[in-house]
Amino acid sequence: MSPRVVIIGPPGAGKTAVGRLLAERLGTAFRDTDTDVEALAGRTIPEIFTHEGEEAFRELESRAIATALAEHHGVLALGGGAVTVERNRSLLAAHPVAFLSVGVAEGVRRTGLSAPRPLLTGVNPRSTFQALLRERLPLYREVADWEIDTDESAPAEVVEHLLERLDGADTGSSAGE
Ligand SMILES: Nc1ncnc2c1ncn2[C@@H]1O[C@H](COP(=O)(O)OP(=O)(O)OP(=O)(O)O)[C@@H](O)[C@H]1O
Ligand SMILES: O=C(O)C1=C[C@@H](O)[C@@H](O)[C@H](O)C1
Ligand SMILES: [Mg+2]
Repeated sequence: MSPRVVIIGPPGAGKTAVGRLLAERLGTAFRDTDTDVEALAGRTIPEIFTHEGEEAFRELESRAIATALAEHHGVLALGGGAVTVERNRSLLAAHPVAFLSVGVAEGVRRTGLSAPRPLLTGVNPRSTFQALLRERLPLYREVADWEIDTDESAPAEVVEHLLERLDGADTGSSAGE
């Protein structure tokens, strides 16, 4: 079995917001590996980065991803940097993956609105976000079956676009089995 769909993309793309709504629409469960990592570590993500560093975070994240891909059948959102680790990209090859994209201006605006993100708390979030997109865009595209630009769409509209893609692909139950 496989998740119905795995959602990837940079911080602020709406993986959590859209993933939750999509799961509701599909009548299935939503899971977010960022939450799984916090449960595994017994700390928040900013605390893990501060006390143990990014490498330790990526280790925990890879474990959380492998577990969730194996046991979750609903909608699964990954952390924004999951694709930077080769092992994670290899695992994703067997699953239906949707890449939510967002441009620099909108991504920076949205990440200012919600949970703290340790990689974006520097003095110039705009240039940090730009560098992050430059490095990661090819990696998101490498593993994605679908790419949906979210800049001009509210979360509910992004969900509609996703549902169209999923219907077209008929991933209902067996992709990656
Ligand atoms: N399409 C959208 N239009 C407007 N606001 C959005 C959209 N998608 C998400 N948001 C808002 O942007 C913020 C960040 O969204 P969200 O937490 O879902 O991003 P994320 O991709 O899960 O980020 P992270 O990688 O850090 O987990 C939230 O306040 C959310 O409500
Ligand atoms: O873009 C990233 O590297 C991250 C995004 C978040 O989802 C978290 O996984 C963490 O803050 C790292
Ligand atoms: Mg999220």
